Amino acid sequence: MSISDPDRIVIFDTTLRDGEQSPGATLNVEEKLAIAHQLALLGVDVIEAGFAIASPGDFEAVRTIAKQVGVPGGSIICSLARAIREDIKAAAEALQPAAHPRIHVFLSTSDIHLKYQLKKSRDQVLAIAEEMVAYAKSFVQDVEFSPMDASRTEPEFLYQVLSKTIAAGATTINVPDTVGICTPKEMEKLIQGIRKNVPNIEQVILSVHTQNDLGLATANALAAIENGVRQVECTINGIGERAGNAALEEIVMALQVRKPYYNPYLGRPTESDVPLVNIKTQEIYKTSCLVSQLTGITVQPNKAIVGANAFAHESGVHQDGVIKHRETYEIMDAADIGLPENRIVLGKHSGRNAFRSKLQELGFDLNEADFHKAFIRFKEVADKKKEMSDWDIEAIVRDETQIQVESGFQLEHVQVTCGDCTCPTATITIVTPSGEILTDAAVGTGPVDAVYKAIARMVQISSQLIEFSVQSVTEGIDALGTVTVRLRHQDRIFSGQSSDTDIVVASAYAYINAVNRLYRYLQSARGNECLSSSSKASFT
Ligand SMILES: CC(C)(COP(=O)(O)OP(=O)(O)OC[C@H]1O[C@@H](n2cnc3c(N)ncnc32)[C@H](O)[C@@H]1OP(=O)(O)O)[C@@H](O)C(=O)NCCC(=O)NCCS
Ligand SMILES: CC(C)[C@@](O)(CC(=O)O)C(=O)O
Repeated sequence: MSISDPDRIVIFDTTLRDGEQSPGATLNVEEKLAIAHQLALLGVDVIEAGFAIASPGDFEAVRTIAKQVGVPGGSIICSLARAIREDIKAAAEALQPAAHPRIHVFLSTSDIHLKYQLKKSRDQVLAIAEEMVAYAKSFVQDVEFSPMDASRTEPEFLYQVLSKTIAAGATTINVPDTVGICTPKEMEKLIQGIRKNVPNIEQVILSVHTQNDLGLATANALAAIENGVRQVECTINGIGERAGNAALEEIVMALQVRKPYYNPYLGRPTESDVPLVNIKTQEIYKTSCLVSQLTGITVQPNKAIVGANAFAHESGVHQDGVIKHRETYEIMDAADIGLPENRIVLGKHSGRNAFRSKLQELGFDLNEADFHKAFIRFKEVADKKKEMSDWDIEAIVRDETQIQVESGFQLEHVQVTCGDCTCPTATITIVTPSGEILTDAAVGTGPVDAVYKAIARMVQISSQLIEFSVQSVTEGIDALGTVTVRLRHQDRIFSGQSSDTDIVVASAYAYINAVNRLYRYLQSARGNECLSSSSKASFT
């Protein structure tokens, strides 16, 4: 199916742009590339890779993704741009290696934004929108235009802007509910109004971008689809600015599970089998885990589709029903989103072949080096844990193959003493980026506090711990715990994650991972020279 097919929903993923606008979700180029590769595997039609003018890092990320993921026949790669020549030029340059590039130009159209933010008249905005869409069109064929704050824009002015930008060459018109204020009924009215009053609207793909401030993002996106919209903008796990965006997995699974309901809205017979989207749903769970791990934004257990409890049955009546017939309480099959079954098969006596075939079954395709690391770790954990579930193995592989910050700090040893009659004390050994081995001990209010104090003293980079959370990945007392840590340094937030059967060890590694991201940021922001004078021994 081609993207101009009117009977299919185009999935526009903005995890790497709007998703990255979640506080603390900052991703580096390698991390963005890893997510982009996974999004391509998932089958998203458009990957909004970033906002090229925003920073050299974002420019580099868009360019790298354009080059490595934007292959012929693959996903469209998109960069956001304000309605400013420099932004559009930067987007065009960054997208240059992509086989299918798209420039996404946005400009506010609501009176409140015009008056206070842009300080421009409607006539000025109309002229700029038209001119900048035409300018973007001089670089690429595929131009998307978004009238920011469309849901609070006076309808007649919105129609005018849309018809002019289509005439200027826009190929997709995206209608953002920027502040997440719409109800589904209002969304219906907004879309119907546009379809009725913008004479050339049928020439383009109509899209929506729904924010989740009232928890209505998915409902609004689906209401828009019911009213003729053919592209939806969404993010993995629903991350994004403020309360986030519509979650890709929710929209896609709603369309799949309720296919007979949606078919007629796309002009098909109710029972049609033709897919409504291009998404390979079996990749959803893996994509969700990767995004959660790299952004440090954990998924709430009761999150639809990808939450830890989404397929769990707690109460006896439900368990009884599911055992007798799964569909008594399940509207979808966990396997459809690629969720591993919690079968226990491997243990400490398992060898490489069994481990390799297990990884294949779980959908991991590791290179030899990563396989080796994962196997060694598997043996270590299997020594401590009697039974290894698929969940354990997933956690180990994700932990061992996560993108490590090159030349960061390395944790060598963690030792703690604690209990109700002793002062929690941690002794830590680390290797600094320059290869120096440092050992220090600290006391704290608890073992984790003591570990963090000891590490912080050796690392000597000022930061504030703003979040610390432990999640049990697996079941039982010997479960693997995943620790997520967030550090604030000035106005930026850096996250780190790690899993281990010992949560103090996982805490230490998660902290070091966050410190390394901060370290790398400081390195690129200020340069080595400045760093070494501000952080003495650790950096020399
Ligand atoms: C884009 C960015 C590099 C601009 O930085 P900056 O030049 O220092 O400008 P600020 O962010 O302080 O202010 C935004 C300016 O853009 C203008 N602007 C906002 N949206 C615009 C648009 N769609 N088209 C044209 N101008 C726009 C504002 O009016 C303001 O102009 P002013 O400086 O004349 O008042 C910076 O904001 C950034 O890195 N943003 C990345 C993330 C982001 O903002 N994403 C949101 C997407 S809506
Ligand atoms: C670019 C646009 C669709 C935007 O995402 C911009 C923004 O980040 O506010 C929106 O919600 O209006």
